[in-house]
This record gives sequence, structure tokens and C-alpha cells, in this order.
Amino acid sequence: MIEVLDLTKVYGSTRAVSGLSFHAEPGQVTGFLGPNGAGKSTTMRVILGLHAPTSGRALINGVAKRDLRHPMREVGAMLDATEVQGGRSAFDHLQALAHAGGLSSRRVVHVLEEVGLTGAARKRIAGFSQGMRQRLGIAAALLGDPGVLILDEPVNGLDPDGIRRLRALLRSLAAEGRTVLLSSHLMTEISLTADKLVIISHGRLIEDTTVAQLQARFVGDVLVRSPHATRLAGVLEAAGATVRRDTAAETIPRSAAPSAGEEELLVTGLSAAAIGDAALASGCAVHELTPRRASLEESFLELTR
Ligand SMILES: Nc1ncnc2c1ncn2[C@@H]1O[C@H](COP(=O)(O)OP(=O)(O)OP(=O)(O)O)[C@@H](O)[C@H]1O
Repeated sequence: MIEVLDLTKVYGSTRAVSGLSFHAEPGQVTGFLGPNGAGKSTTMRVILGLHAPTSGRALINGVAKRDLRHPMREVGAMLDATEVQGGRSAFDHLQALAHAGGLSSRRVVHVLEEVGLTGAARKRIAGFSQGMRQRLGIAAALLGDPGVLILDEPVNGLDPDGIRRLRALLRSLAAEGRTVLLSSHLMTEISLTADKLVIISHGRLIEDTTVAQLQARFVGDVLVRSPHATRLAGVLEAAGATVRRDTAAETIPRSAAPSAGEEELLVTGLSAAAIGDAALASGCAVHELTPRRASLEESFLELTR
């Protein structure tokens, strides 16, 4: 469990985090989302005891990081994967960390396997790609088999296979009852992994919600393509819908562009089923009926504007 309680962090004249409160619960992946400079990394650094809060508190399993009895076994973190440098191999790097934390070499072998780096374990880190460094950082975070994981932008630099592996890994770690907090500035990416979303902007909490709740709030419309658009528009308006016919400026994923004689309508206030029924009852042909929802990315931009 991670608790951030009325946290404020000021650097000089910059208020990086301002009165922020949220929880990340065991058994869930909590997505920590915000545009660049929103205060995500700062919050994570305070949670991890690397920066002192100006006011407020951040707790891991009910205590400040410095008061954890077995830090490596309780919390694992990856903040900046590019920080790891050097001529050592991935195995030796992890082995040194394991040794310092009183952990066995078996854990090193295990975490290398978990992040898909077994084949590169003996290669020098200096020659690693950004994605490989990212995997190594995640491996280091997992080393102590911790109940709490904090990952800052873990997807950066990973290829599609790496992203898929990471998603599956994080989901399975949460399913084992661990607390997983991961930051991102990409809503779509995080919504595929996280159960809960904590959205911040300018250091303040904007939303503490779930992906499903957020999607439900941004009501969509229905795209209707018909050769009888004028008559159908009248029928739908009489049934209580609002109909827009100025679709030219919309970037709509269409099954086909309107052909001669057809016109598009954007309908709100009636479901696709109700529109289809009304069209049938009035004898208007319908060539397309597509429910549209504001994309999560659009919702995010609107929320953090
Ligand atoms: N050590 C520091 N000293 C001074 N200002 C800082 C420091 N760390 C962060 N800041 C400032 O605090 C604000 C929040 O930065 P932070 O890195 O926490 O945001 P972020 O949400 O993680 O952004 P990004 O997605 O770009 O990493 C920014 O204005 C940043 O310039």
C-alpha cells in the first residue's frame, strides 16, 4: 500500500507538487498519469525518500521509506533507467545489488528471466539499448521480490514485444497481491495496464478514478450514413435526438467515405439501436451506424488542459 497524504514539494520558486493525496492499493496496478512536468517523478522521489517533502507525507505500508525494516524486500523502484552505466554485465550489476541487499543469486537469475534479459545477462551494460536498460531497471526493482513496485515511465524505449511482456508482468504482479504504481504521460498506454488512474496536472490531483468510469463520463455520439439523411434527421430529432450534419471537419474512423447521394449525420441523445429502429420504422435506408466515444487520449487532454 502506498499513501500520499496532502503532499507538497517546492523547489525554489517551482511548486512541483501541491496538496496531493491518493492511495495505491495492493492487488491493483495504479496508473499515475500527467503531462510532462506535472510532478509525477517528484511524487515518486518523495515516496521513495529520495527527496524530502515540503509538507505532507508519503507512506509505504504505513511508514516512511526510511522506516521500512527490509527496504529491498518491501519496495522496488525504477526511476531513471539511463542512470545505470558501466562496463559491468547485467548479471554482475544485479549480483552486486543482490549482495548489498542480502539477497541470493537465485533472485538474479529469476528477475533476468522475468524481464527477458537472460540471453544478454553476460553482456556489458555499456552496449545496451535504451529498451534493454529499461528491462534491467525493472529487473533491479523486482530483485527483492517486493510487495510494492514503483516504476517511472517503464514503457519508455521498449519495443512492442517488451511492452506486451511488461504489461503481462505487471498484471501478474498485481494479481499476486502486490501494489504497483506506474507513471506515464500516455493515457492509452496506461489504460491497457492499470486498474485505477490517478491523474495530475501542475502538481495537483485532477482525477482519482478507473478507466471504465472515465470512459463512461465522456459521452460519445453515433455516426449515421444514409441516402435519406434529410428525412432521417427529421425523424431522429422528433424522437428527441440532437443531429449535426457538419461532419466535414471531423476526423472520424469511417468504414467508407459517403458516396454520391449519401450524407453523414452525427447523432447524440439516442443509442445506435434506437436510431436503427427509427430508421426502419420510417423506411429510411442506413448504410452505416457507428457508435463513437471520445478517445481516452482526448479525455486526458481535456482534463489536464
Ligand atoms: N530537483 C529539482 N529541482 C528543481 N526543480 C525540479 C526538480 N525536479 C523537478 N523539478 C520541477 O518540478 C516540476 C515537476 O517535475 P517532475 O519531473 O516531477 O514532473 P513529471 O510529471 O515527472 O514530468 P515528466 O513526465 O516530464 O518526467 C517541473 O517544473 C520540474 O522542472
